[in-house]
Amino acid sequence: MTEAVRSESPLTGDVAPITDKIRVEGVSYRYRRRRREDVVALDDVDLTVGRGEFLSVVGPSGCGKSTLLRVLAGLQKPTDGVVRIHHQHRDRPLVAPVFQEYSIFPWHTVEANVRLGLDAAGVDRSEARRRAQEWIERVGLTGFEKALPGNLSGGMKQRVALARAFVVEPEILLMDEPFAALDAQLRKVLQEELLAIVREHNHTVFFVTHNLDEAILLSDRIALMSARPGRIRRIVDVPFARPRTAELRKDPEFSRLEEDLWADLKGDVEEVVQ
Ligand SMILES: Nc1ncnc2c1ncn2[C@@H]1O[C@H](COP(=O)(O)OP(=O)(O)OP(=O)(O)O)[C@@H](O)[C@H]1O
Repeated sequence: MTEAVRSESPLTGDVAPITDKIRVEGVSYRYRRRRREDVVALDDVDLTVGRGEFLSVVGPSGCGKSTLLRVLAGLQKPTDGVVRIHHQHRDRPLVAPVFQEYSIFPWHTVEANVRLGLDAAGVDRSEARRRAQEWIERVGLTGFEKALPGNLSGGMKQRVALARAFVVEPEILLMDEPFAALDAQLRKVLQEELLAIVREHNHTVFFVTHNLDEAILLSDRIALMSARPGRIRRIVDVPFARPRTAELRKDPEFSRLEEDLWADLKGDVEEVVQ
């Protein structure tokens, strides 16, 4: 077994069991600021994500959800602790992030944006085109291959960002509120599409959201974070079988779980608002 260790912290020596895809051990993150107090965004976070698991993280604004995602993406190094990620297929990228604000290049066409990761990996040009086209179709952007992002709606831009992540066939999708900027209807369409794609490709997903309904529909487990400094205060199993569709929302157990999660989060959210 191989491990990608996303930290320079010393290893504790034990090895993640094969079923754990991601292991976050005692991770803290402190933003250092000149002449102002440091911000402790994460405090001693422990968390595991199983192989092929869909784990969502919810918590009040500013509790460190995005920081944790960026640490997992290797974009920020934890101040303390260690992240172990089991990299199984060396020919595939370990992670692909998708952010709320699309993060696609405005000067590239839709096709070039989707192909970006494949080009960077040196995939043969015609093969890259073929794979990009496949995903452009899959996310409903056929006919827009040569369009520039400036001519696309927000929903279409986010589809480009999703296709760009899916096309490289990452082992882990790191998604930071990918549907937050979309209208409610489009959000529902893309949630269902994501459910289908993740099922087909057996991705491991780390998903940040503010939306409890979205977390319940999509996830195997939900991690609730406390207000800053962010800690994991509770992990909840989502008991619904897969495949799931939006119909699941009509299940009384769905509403009960949503109420239960909200009862738990409410105090922290109100504190942040005040
Ligand atoms: N570059 C930075 N410098 C200083 N503080 C920062 C920086 N980036 C984030 N923070 C602070 O760290 C804390 C955690 O931020 P983070 O964005 O991870 O939270 P979040 O839970 O994702 O928030 P939201 O739900 O509002 O997106 C917040 O208090 C934020 O203000």
